[in-house]
Amino acid sequence: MRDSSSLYLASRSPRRAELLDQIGVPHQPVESEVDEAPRAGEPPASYVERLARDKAMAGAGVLGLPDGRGTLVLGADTAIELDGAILGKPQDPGGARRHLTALSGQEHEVLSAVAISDGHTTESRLSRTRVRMRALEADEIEAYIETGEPMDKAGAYAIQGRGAVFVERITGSYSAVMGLPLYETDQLLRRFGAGAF
Ligand SMILES: Cc1cn([C@H]2C[C@H](O)[C@@H](COP(=O)(O)OP(=O)(O)OP(=O)(O)O)O2)c(=O)[nH]c1=O
Repeated sequence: MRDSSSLYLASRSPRRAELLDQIGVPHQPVESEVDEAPRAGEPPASYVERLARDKAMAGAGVLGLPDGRGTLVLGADTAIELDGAILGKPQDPGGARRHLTALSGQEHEVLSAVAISDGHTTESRLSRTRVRMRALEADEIEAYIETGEPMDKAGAYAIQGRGAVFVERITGSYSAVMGLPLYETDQLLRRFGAGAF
């Protein structure tokens, strides 16, 4: 990454910080708030990309960008699309049970967007990954909910955690399913002169 630029991560997700660490991109957090309510009739892909952009722009607003020093802010959003509907993070164990029951034995799509803003320009990319989940028994769903892992995860499972045993195959990007599509992230960073290499 270019020495002169600094990257802020507008995210409370520890996974996104870990994924940026994985590609050796230094970053620091910025706190910002966005309204995550979907708009009426908004297609899932548009929703996810809009939220990633809103998170990046909100972070840029908090930092008072552009600052003339090339400071960048990254925002991201991940949701699951099943039969045209969005499955986000479950609100409670009942919501986790509904998500996991719906995903059981089905193929779904993980929509994961990343956006980078310098306070003047905001660029975004969307990654789509197909995930096939094996059929889940009701008692496995209950045991998985007991672990607490589903609660802050889109679709109520974590591919990087114990939920891995439910994932038969993926076609697309593992990092995108985990919360940040790293290929697209680097492509965007490069556009701002701040790629991983
Ligand atoms: C499908 C899946 C999602 N997830 C996570 C990634 C995201 O953190 C979360 C989706 O919620 P998001 O609303 O995208 O992100 P967040 O609320 O965790 O963080 P922030 O808005 O502050 O950036 O689900 C996994 O960790 N593993 C998975 O396999």
